[in-house]
Amino acid sequence: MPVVGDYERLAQSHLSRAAWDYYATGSNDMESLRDNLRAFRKYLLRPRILKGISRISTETHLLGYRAQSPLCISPSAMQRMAHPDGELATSRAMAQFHSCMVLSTYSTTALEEVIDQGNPHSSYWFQLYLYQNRPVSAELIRRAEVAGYRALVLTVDTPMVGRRLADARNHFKLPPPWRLANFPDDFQILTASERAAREANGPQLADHLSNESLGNRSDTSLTWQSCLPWLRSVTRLPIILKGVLTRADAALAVQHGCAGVIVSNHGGRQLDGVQASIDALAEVVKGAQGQLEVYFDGGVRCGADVFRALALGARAVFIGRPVLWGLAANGQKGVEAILHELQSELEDAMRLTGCATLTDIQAQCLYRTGYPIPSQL
Ligand SMILES: Cc1cc2nc3c(=O)[nH]c(=O)nc-3n(C[C@H](O)[C@H](O)[C@H](O)COP(=O)(O)O)c2cc1C
Ligand SMILES: O=C(O)C(=O)c1ccccc1
Repeated sequence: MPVVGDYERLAQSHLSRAAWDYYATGSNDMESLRDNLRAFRKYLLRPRILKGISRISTETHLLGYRAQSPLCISPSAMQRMAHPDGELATSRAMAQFHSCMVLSTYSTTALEEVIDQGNPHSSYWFQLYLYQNRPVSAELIRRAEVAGYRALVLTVDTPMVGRRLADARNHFKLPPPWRLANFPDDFQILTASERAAREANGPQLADHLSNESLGNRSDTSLTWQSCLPWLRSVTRLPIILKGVLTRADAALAVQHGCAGVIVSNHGGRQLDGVQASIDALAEVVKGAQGQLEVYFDGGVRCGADVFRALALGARAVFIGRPVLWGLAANGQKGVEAILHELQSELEDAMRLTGCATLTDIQAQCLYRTGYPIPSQL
């Protein structure tokens, strides 16, 4: 029964130093990366006994679509660096699993090919960065709609890419032959004036395939008022904001008609020193006031972590790096193994706490260390 940590070790032995560092590390001192994992431990599980749990169901609904499990896949860039099948393998594994995969804008497989591996029992959402060059974003959205993606996930924690020291040391770039497959040409996301300057100086491809320079293509002038009405003018797909950590921003997401938010600190890769993702969850759930779906990612490494996030109010739990570890270790089979292991561990946690369905997993199933047990428990 290999667990996530076993796949992590295998992945490290399969990957180049630069690829491993890109996937595994976070920004600056990596405090938030470590804290994401550590913070789960303060939420202790509280079992109830003799509840009759011979049948366990993890079925749920995401944006109205049935999913067999709340375990879903976070968007992560450049998956072919982990395995030649990259996003195709991840997609096939998730489709067997009947849940949801979010595809990164910076995938190394075209968005149309990724969804082709799916089936009607699985959901695909497309993750977006909005560019200064807005027609490029509009075209990506149009393609995602035509292909059958069911939602857009706008990442809002990346007006710039975090300071990733290991990537800088490694001069990290996407290694050939892999390409950012959603872009027909590598210069497309530049603004018109940058494009003209590049053309005058001759192409410097390597320059803007670094993740830092890609991230810096994001439109830093975005505001609530400028981006949501614009998105709505180009698409009718539900909009989910990824990277919400505060109650106030959750309330704004409701006001601006978002269908959901993903509580996330980008796996400790953006603002270092920010609170652990799991510690922000209850606050965001409060801000959402039941008006939109609240999802979670960050630091989930075992089924009990999934259980904790569900108990704190997440509707679904997205997995980031462990999927990359499975992919690097053994392609599609590796991703399947990761999903199955986390699913089995979640079901074990449900059986042992006396929860037969996801609706039974409530705040009373947890006890936060250091706090008195509230009287209603
Ligand atoms: C290698 C890597 C690439 C990522 N690329 C993206 C991306 O393109 N878009 C995005 O919104 N988030 C991206 N993320 C963040 C993940 O979606 C997710 O928030 C994070 O990995 C969750 O934490 P975990 O890895 O601890 O599970 C990336 C994360 C990693 C590790
Ligand atoms: O690496 C990341 O976390 C990420 O989101 C990103 C940003 C810019 C380019 C590629 C990936």
